[in-house]
Amino acid sequence: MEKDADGFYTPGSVIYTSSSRVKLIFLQLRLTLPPKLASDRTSTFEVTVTLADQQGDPNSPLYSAKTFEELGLHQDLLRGIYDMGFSKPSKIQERALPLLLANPPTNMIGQSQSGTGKTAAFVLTMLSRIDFTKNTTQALCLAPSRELARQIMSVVVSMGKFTQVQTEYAIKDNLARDSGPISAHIVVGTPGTMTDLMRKRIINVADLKVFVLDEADNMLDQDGLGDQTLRVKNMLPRDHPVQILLFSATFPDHVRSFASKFAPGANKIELQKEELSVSGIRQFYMDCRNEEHKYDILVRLYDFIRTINRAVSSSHCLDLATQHKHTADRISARMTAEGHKVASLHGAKDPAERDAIIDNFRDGREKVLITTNVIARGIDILQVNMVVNYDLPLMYERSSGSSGEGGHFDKPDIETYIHRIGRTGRFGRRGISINFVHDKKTWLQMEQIEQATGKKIMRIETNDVDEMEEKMKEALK
Ligand SMILES: Nc1ncnc2c1ncn2[C@@H]1O[C@H](COP(=O)(O)OP(=O)(O)OP(=O)(O)O)[C@@H](O)[C@H]1O
Repeated sequence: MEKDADGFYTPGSVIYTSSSRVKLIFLQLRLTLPPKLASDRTSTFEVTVTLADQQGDPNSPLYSAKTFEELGLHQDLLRGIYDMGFSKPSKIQERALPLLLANPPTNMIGQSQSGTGKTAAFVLTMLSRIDFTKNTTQALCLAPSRELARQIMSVVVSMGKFTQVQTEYAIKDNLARDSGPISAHIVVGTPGTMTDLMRKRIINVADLKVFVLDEADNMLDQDGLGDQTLRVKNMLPRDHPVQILLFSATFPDHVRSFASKFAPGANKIELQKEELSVSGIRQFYMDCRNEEHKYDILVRLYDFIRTINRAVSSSHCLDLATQHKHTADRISARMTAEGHKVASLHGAKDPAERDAIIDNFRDGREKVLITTNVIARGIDILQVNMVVNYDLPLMYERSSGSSGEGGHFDKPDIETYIHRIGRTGRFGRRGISINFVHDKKTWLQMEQIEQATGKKIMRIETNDVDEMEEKMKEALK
């Protein structure tokens, strides 16, 4: 593998910003993986990580006592799965698929840690339920971002490679406003565009069998995409039952009861609080003096990645995430001006540009991506080994005053935190997350995250570069 001028063996860094104030920074390291996800793979620092070991450990979320053959899947789908390099199901796949495929169809609320294979569970259900003799839309899948919708579609296409499946996107700028009715079996999209296309009868759901919400807690949250999702649901056919599937790594209490109403009579697979994140992700924090110091530390992290990149025989990348789109742009402009290679991605960019940026990062042409919460959820890029929360994710709380006006961002957003750090440590891989704290308030917010997730967040010294680097190297072993 060749190194480029920046010293990276492969491309790819992302910085996240969102419409609120937290900044999230991801460091991405590319592992030397065989083309297919084989059982044994070499990680950084010459450490062998054995997926087969994890899939054989009953305490691992990747464990399964069964084979894919035993889960009742059609031969064409088994071919698709094996063609993707999967050899054994994960726990969520083993537990959910028999329930998902049983007849009569039953709704499902499925929770499992980030990066443990929920997508395959619902994609295989959609593909299993399609009657390929009919050219009608039979499954809809909604996701919170176009990036995630595109990723889900790539899984549909790969898993359905040996079927006759026809697919279509319901994402902005994909279909012309005056386009005629579509006949794709499976439509994947975001709720606003899906509503629009259903209203215009471009998407006809008379034959619909399955309706999936990925990142369902986010999709149902009334402070989030809840209204739009409900609009789609209200347009579903009423003359026959539609199987409703809700999947996420998180289901906070305030969404749980609504989820049960949205998917009545659902089979439920739930996680305990202490199981919310996978053990492969080591969580750290760094004490920064102020905003400027945060930037300095970030640049130092970027340099560190380049150093270990040279020290080992695999390549490494850095992602940075911020909560505010202006912060993302500002950090990326400054780093670029200082000669670093970074890209920024947020919802204010136009769709074509967003597609190009994420594709460049996914394919390794970009090394650092600064982004907002827009892609905090679901995005599966196996090479991401480090997530930096430049600012902790915070949630908006309305003021209790009678006017109902105004509010503040003081409370940590636990769910977003879990999803952000879950961009690393995918399917048994190792990853690091680093939180920047810079005053008492951010310190207390981090403590609340620690309590809520039940996982210790360890300190990394910022004044001693050697110690900082040693700790991070150790964590990635
Ligand atoms: N049985 C399997 N064997 C090997 N790899 C798998 C298997 N199932 C899924 N994967 C891989 O694991 C990775 C994570 O899967 P996926 O994106 O579905 O996770 P997720 O649970 O939906 O995560 P998130 O909560 O972040 O959305 C993907 O790269 C996927 O291809």
